[in-house]
Parts: sequence; structure tokens; C-alpha cells
Amino acid sequence: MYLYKTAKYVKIKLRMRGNKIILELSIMTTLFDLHGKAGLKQYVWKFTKYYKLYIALLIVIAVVAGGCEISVDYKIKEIIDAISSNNADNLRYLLFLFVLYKFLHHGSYFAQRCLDIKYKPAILEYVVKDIYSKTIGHSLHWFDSHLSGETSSKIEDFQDGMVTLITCLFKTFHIIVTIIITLFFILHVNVLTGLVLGLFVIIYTPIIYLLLKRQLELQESYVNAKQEAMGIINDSIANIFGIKVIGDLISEFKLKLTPAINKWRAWDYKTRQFDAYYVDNADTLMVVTLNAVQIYLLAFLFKNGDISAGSFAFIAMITLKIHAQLDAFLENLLFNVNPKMAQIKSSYSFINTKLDVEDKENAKALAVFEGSINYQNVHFSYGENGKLVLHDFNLKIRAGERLGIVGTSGAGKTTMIKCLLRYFDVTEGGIFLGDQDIRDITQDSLRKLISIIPQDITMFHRSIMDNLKLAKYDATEEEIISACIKARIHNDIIAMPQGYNTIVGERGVKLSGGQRQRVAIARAILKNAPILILDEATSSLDTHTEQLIQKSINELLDSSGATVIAIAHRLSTLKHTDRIIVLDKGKLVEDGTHIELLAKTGLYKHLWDAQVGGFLGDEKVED
Ligand SMILES: Nc1ncnc2c1ncn2[C@@H]1O[C@H](COP(=O)(O)OP(=O)(O)OP(=O)(O)O)[C@@H](O)[C@H]1O
Repeated sequence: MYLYKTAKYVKIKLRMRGNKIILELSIMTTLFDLHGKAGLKQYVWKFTKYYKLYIALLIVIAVVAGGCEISVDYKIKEIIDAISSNNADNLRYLLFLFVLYKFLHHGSYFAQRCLDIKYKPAILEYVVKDIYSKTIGHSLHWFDSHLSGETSSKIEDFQDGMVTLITCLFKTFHIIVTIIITLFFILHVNVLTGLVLGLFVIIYTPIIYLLLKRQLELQESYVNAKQEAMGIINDSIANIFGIKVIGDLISEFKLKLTPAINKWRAWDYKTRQFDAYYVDNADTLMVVTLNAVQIYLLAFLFKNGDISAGSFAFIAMITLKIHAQLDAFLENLLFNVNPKMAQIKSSYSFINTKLDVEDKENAKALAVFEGSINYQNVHFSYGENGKLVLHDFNLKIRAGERLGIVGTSGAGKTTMIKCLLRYFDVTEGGIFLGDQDIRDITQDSLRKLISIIPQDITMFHRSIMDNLKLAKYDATEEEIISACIKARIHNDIIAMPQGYNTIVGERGVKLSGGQRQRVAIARAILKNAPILILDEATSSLDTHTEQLIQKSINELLDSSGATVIAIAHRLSTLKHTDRIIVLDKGKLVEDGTHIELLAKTGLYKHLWDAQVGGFLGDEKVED
């Protein structure tokens, strides 16, 4: 049986286990009031459970360190009292205890550092792997829609936040424990001054809590603005050619970067202003009042002989120390815990959005694939209210067939391929491999079946060898060289200073367009998948290079036996296809061989006539 009473920040839970009634009381503090983002709360909880031993040990250390700190001060009180009452008998013993507590205090911090050495690197590994896996779980479409710089900045902020937060929380907990122990010690020495301190804590805590809550909101906006600006900076760097050659630096700076940096600066200003004007001043006002009241009260009690000189010194010292403790507490919350929480929340809500393409729970790898692809009544639009890009689209591609796709710009050719790759799921209808709906198999197994030679070849800032291995991680050197010879790129590679170990630069900028295309062909040869997609594979090349590459592609087509889908603007490149379909405004409008389509005098004939050349000449191509 469960009985709940929930206020905004306090949760009382009454439940029965067997014959026992269990009462659970939990207070939501600023730190874990996650504005209903259950995902992050669960994440932090899972994380805490995973490292429960570390966290439990940190709590024990915080209690020991707090106890020792006050005990050291208390020993000073006892030493003063012993000296002032000429009772020096146990002075040595008190001094021994003083030194012992000092060592214990430092020892507990040493233990904390030793634990950090053991656990912090492990936490770093756990968090980075975890958040990276979460991020790459998003669809390709999600990555198209977000700045890569912003995404990596969120990953960095999340791991930094999680790793640092534990130390920040340890410090905060240590301070809270020290304040509570102090309160007990003062109550023990003098009840009245203890009650004054208790009253102060009761007034101080909710005021500071509300200020910190507001401060956390400001911090979140600050972090979002910072990450947005960093995203734009990264995007500019990635597109530096565009900025320097096509656009101009000053306009880019003025129109894009300056507004983002101004927004970042504005939130920085607001956050700092709030700290300085409200948090700092409210804190100082309350603490100075406490000090004045306590010292006045102590002087009064001492004058009346109600407390000893040692007690006077102890309470005065502790009251002043409380100020330092509360300052440290605030500083820790303001400059460590809150910013880290803001970083974590902002990054987590960015990365932890619902996956738009997900494997079904019972999704399996496709066991047998005989090679046919079937688009059945496919409707697709980008976004919920977007216009239909594919409209009642039906297409059967036989196993081993070579299909060419042509159409006007924006007709939906690339979208059709992206649907097959599950960049996103179709809005209506389905795509089948054999009789298997692609939504029922794992994305990983689907993409293993497909090799693609795209227009823009993605290359990593790694060696050519590593870039080739992307297609087959366990490929032997012989296999790689053989694929490169077939793709007619081997000679280019060995002519480079470091051969296959040459680093290709970011996105492969150190290779020519034609060389990148041939690396992509070598990758397709290595992957040897049953579906091969050519997306305008030779469109951006000069005629000689195009002929050279087309020859490599044709050999690949002849040797692989794959089902081929080739998108082409230059119709001449479709010579080796069995069938060509024509798309217009998301609909399949013509279907047939080159000869049949020319005879129809429809859109294909119109496109063909508009192009200067015919098929690539049959002339012999020199390698
Ligand atoms: N990520 C996207 N979000 C929203 N709309 C998109 C997106 N990608 C493409 N579109 C739109 O979908 C339509 C079809 O685009 P698609 O890239 O499939 O055309 P295409 O036939 O391949 O064109 P092209 O031959 O010019 O490459 C276009 O109107 C385009 O603006």
C-alpha cells in the first residue's frame, strides 16, 4: 500500500512492507529539483547506485572530517579553560588529542583524494562512453539538424559536469555536516547561543535556497547561450573555406557570431549581477547580523559569569567560522554545483530527446536477404506538417537489378534513399527487403547490407588505411591493396609521402575530389554489400576522371552482383543500368529502359534532350 503526500519540495511516502509501515521523507533541494525532467533524475540515480560504495565512503569521510574540525576547536576551548583555572594536569593529554584530531582531519582529506584517484578516472570513462552512446543513438536526420560543434560541446560539458559534481557535492555535504556538528557543540557549551545559531540557520537556509534556485535558472540560460555560440564558432571553422572565399569574414562575424556572443555575454552579465547584488549581499547581511548578536550575547554572558573564557573563545571562534563555512557553502553552490548542474541539465535535455528512429524491442538482424527492394505506398514528409516529399510512392527493384533514378531537382531522389537507410521512418506505407519490413530489423544489420558512394565523401582526419578500414574493420592489407587497385587509386596512394599512412586532413581535404571518389569505390569493394547505392557518384568530376571512375564502378557492378540504385543528373552515367525510373514532385512518373523512355517523349526525353552528351563514349579509357 502506498500513501503519498507531496508538496512542491517535500515528499512524504508511507508504505507497507509485510507488517511494517515504512515512512519515507525526502526533501528536494535545489540540486535535484530537476523541473520534472525525470530522465536526468533517473540517470543521476542510476549513476549514484553504480558508484554507491564511493559515495558512501565520501559521506563517511565528510562526517569524520567535520567532527574532527570542530573537535580541534573544542580542544582549544578546553586548553584555555585548563590554563585559566590553573588546572594544567591534563594539558599534555589535551594537546595530544588536539594533534590527533588535526591529523585525523588531514587524514580524511587524504583518504578522499585517494578515493578520487581510484574512482574519478572510472567515472570519466563511464560517463563519456554512456553519453557518447546516447548521442550516436540518434538518427542521421537528428545529426543533420544539429550543429556538430554544439553537440560535442554538450558531450564535453556533460562529462565535465558529472565528474566534477561529485567533488562539489562532497564539499557541500562536508560543510553541512560541519555546521550541524557545530550546532550540537555550541548547544552543549551554552544552550542560548546554540538556539541563536539554530534560529539563524532556519532563517538563512530558505532565503539562500530561493536565491540559489533563481541563480540556477540564470546559469542554465548562460550555459545554453554559451553552447549555442560555441556551436556557431565550430560551424564557422568547419566552413572556413566558405567564409573566406565565398562570403566575407566581417559579415560573418557581424551577422552570425556577434549576436551569439552578445547573447552569451548578456547572460554572463545577468548571472554575475545576480550573484553580486543579491546572493552576496543577502549572505553578508545575515551573517554579520549573526556575528554581532552572538558576540554581544557572549560578552553579556561572560560578564555575568555564565560562561568560561574558553567557552567565550570557542563560541566566538565557531560563530566567525560559521561565516567562513557558509561562505564556502555558497561559493561552492554558486560557482561549482549550480554551474555544473546547469551544464548537466542543459546537455542532458539536448542529448536525451526522444529518438526519432529506434530499433523495435524485438528487432532482429536480417538473416537472409535475396536482394529485392520494395517501396509500398510510401508517403513521406519532413516534420509533422511538412509537405509530402514522397507521395504514394511504389517501386519494386528485383534482386541483382541495376536501377537508375533521374528526376528534376528536389523531386525526392535522395529522400527516397534516405528512407531506405532509415535516416527517418516513412510517414505511411513501408519499405521491404524481400518480405521484411525494414522497421522490423535492426538499423545496424540494415546498414550492413548497403554500400553507398555518395556525392560528398566523408573522410576522417586519419590515415588512408584507417579511412579504408571503415568499410571493413578486419580487412587485411592485401584485401585493402587489392580493392584500391580495382578502384584505380592504389598508384595515387603509393605516390604520396607516407603511402597508405598518409593523413588525409579534415574531411579528406588533402585528396582531390576524384581521389576521394575512388577511395569511396574501394570502400564499396571492401564492404561487398548486397545493395549498392551510387548517389551522383561522378557528377562533380572532369570528363577524363569521370570516365576513369565510371570504368571502376562498372567493374564493381559486374563483379559484385549487387542490387544497384544509381541516382544521376548526368543521364550518360546510367548506361549500365537495366531500368530507369523518373521522379517528379515525389511521384514515380516514368519507368522503363533508356530506349523505352526516349520513345515515350515524356520528362525523361525532355531531360535527355536538354543534356549535351549521350552515354559516355565507348572509346577506350586509359588508366
Ligand atoms: N532534411 C530536410 N528537411 C526538410 N526538407 C528537406 C530535407 N532534405 C530535403 N528536403 C526537401 O525535400 C525535397 C526533396 O529533396 P531531395 O534531396 O530528396 O531531392 P533530390 O531529388 O535528391 O534533389 P537534387 O537532385 O537536387 O539532389 C526538397 O524540396 C528539399 O527541400
